[in-house]
Amino acid sequence: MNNSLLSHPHLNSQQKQGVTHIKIENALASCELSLYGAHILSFKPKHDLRERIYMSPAAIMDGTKAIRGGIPICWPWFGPHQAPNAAYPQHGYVRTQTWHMVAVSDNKKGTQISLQPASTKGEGFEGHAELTLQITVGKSLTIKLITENKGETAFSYNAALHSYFTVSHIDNVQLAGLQGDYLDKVDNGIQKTTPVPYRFAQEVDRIQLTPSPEVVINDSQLDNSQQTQVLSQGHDSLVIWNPWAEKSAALADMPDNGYLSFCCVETAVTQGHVVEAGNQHVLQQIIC
Ligand SMILES: O=P(O)(O)OC[C@H]1O[C@@H](O)[C@H](O)[C@@H](O)[C@@H]1O
Repeated sequence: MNNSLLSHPHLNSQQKQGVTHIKIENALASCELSLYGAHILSFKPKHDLRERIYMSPAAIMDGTKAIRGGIPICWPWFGPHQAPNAAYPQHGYVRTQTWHMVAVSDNKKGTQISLQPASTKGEGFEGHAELTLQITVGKSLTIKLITENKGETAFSYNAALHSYFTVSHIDNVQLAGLQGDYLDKVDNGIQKTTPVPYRFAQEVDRIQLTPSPEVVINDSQLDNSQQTQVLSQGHDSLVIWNPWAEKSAALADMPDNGYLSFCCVETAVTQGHVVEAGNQHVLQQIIC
């Protein structure tokens, strides 16, 4: 990495368990990320000082396993790889790579940093791609995952900005903005109608097939003006996930009752997006 980038006045780097963490702090907000996975760990705007992101207190942070909580980057596939019997990792291979910073600058929206993974090549993906994560830390957090086709033939990819949002208690949460049908991953992928109201009372693992541009995580412990908004672009679906009690207890890197404190609203491409040679595709999530 070009170390001079780290001397930017709004950046601070620290080694934690052998992994570089970067803190971005300006007049508008603070944000922390691990270079392992370019994984955002925290985002706190200064206008309300409210943490938006859930991090599992049992997350493994030493770069030996994908981080539990925060914002994992799933690419170039989402969930299990489609190839039968493949030993390819769940959610692709860039969340377990070390990324490096390639640019940092300030603009009127905040501080913008761009990062790239060590490599975009991996077993299970044939494309010749360049991948850039561009994060703008300001009043809101803008995350752009830019997939550029540097090869001579088109490729198809899937991805997700797999954000874990902190909530006061899962019973207090109601999502707004979701509509249409979803594929129920806890019921053999059966297509079902989105419930109204949208609450959590059991394991939820759903691919919402209508790419709503705005989802609000309504938490009854917050005023209307304080609710977390998730704005998405470039997606074909939103994935809603909460493991509930049994799966939470089965996850070694999450406390047994961890599921009470978060829900995932993931801006995703799950149906395959074709990027023609020389073109790029941008998957974007804004957290307000
Ligand atoms: O445990 P992982 O690999 O981080 O995945 C967590 C969850 O991620 C969600 O996006 C998937 O829809 C779930 O099926 C999965 O369990």
